[in-house]
Amino acid sequence: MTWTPQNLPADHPSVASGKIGVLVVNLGTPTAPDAPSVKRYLAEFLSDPRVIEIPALVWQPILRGIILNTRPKKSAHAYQQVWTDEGSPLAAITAQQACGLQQRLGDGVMVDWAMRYGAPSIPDQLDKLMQAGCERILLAPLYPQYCAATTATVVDKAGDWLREKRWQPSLRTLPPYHDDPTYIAALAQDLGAQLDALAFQPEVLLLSFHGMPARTLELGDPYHCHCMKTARLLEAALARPALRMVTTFQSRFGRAKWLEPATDVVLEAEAKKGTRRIAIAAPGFSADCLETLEELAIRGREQFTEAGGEQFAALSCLNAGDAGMAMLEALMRRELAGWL
Ligand SMILES: C=CC1=C(C)c2cc3[nH]c(cc4nc(cc5[nH]c(cc1n2)c(C)c5CCC(=O)O)C(CCC(=O)O)=C4C)c(C)c3C=C
Ligand SMILES: [Fe+2]
Ligand SMILES: [Fe+2]
Repeated sequence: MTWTPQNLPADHPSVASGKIGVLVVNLGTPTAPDAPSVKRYLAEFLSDPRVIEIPALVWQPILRGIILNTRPKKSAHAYQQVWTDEGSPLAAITAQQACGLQQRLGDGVMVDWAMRYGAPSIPDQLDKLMQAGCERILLAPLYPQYCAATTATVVDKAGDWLREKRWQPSLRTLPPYHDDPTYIAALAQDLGAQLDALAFQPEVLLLSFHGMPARTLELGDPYHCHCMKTARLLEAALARPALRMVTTFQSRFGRAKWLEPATDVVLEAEAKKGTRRIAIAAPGFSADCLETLEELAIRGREQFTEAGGEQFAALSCLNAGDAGMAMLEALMRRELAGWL
């Protein structure tokens, strides 16, 4: 006798289909470049205890009383300068990366994308994959360097979703790939080509990573070490002895001490000590976003030239280009091995 499930919701995955899903995840971004949208996004992002490690009783009054009343207007202005017809660059590029991976991995795998804060959310996208029959899902935070404020919070969010499920899919996570030879080679190939295409020869290449409170290093977060290792391996792979490389940390937030040296401080100091031609790359960002397109490419240029620098180039992230996509495909295939 065949057993037939009774009274089940229409979307109940009663028949196992054994499909494989991949969910690529990046940080999150507002839905529009205006102050109310930025406020909603920042409220969610900056209320994450993985991001702001201050007790909520102390932090929430500061966030609600000061930051969310001042920062959204300023940040919305910054977003307006980089917004595209496809929306926020971070969301648009992450969607392109998911689409490229879908083509590369083929029909045996369903690829989708999510934002840790804002939309499309991780729970909604995991539900979508599960309803499409995915019983095994690779969760892929696109952060090469592990950080509790980025990688761990993506896994936390997926964990919260799993906790609600009676029938859980099997979940794997993409490990950090800061020292993976495939990642380093992709960066060296892509940045090397961009450097060769410049109309000038930079004296210095800044490798700018997103900053973190310095305290997180003392607390055991491997982020700083991962960034330094990426920078060391990338310098060796680029093999340009005439190009001086300097590692810096950008996007300082709040009053606490952050990882140093700070990108803006170094840009100004380099110009003041006589560097006239500089290029800047952001190897820790898998997609161009506010922090690379506005903070580095627009404000960084101003900081350098106002201090006496003459030629400035902000290099693109790997985005959905061939070198980056081939690297992501290789990383995903490695994690999917045994499932495919
Ligand atoms: C790549 C890794 C990132 C780390 C590590 C990180 C830590 C971190 N960030 C903030 C505060 C802000 N970050 C903001 C934007 C932003 N941050 C990352 C990545 C990392 N952040 C990205 C990719 C982006 C761009 C988002 C986009 O929409 O393009 C912002 C918002 C913009 C602004 O108002 O300046 C804030 C705020 C903290 C506090 C932190 C670690 C504790
Ligand atoms: Fe950030
Ligand atoms: Fe910033």
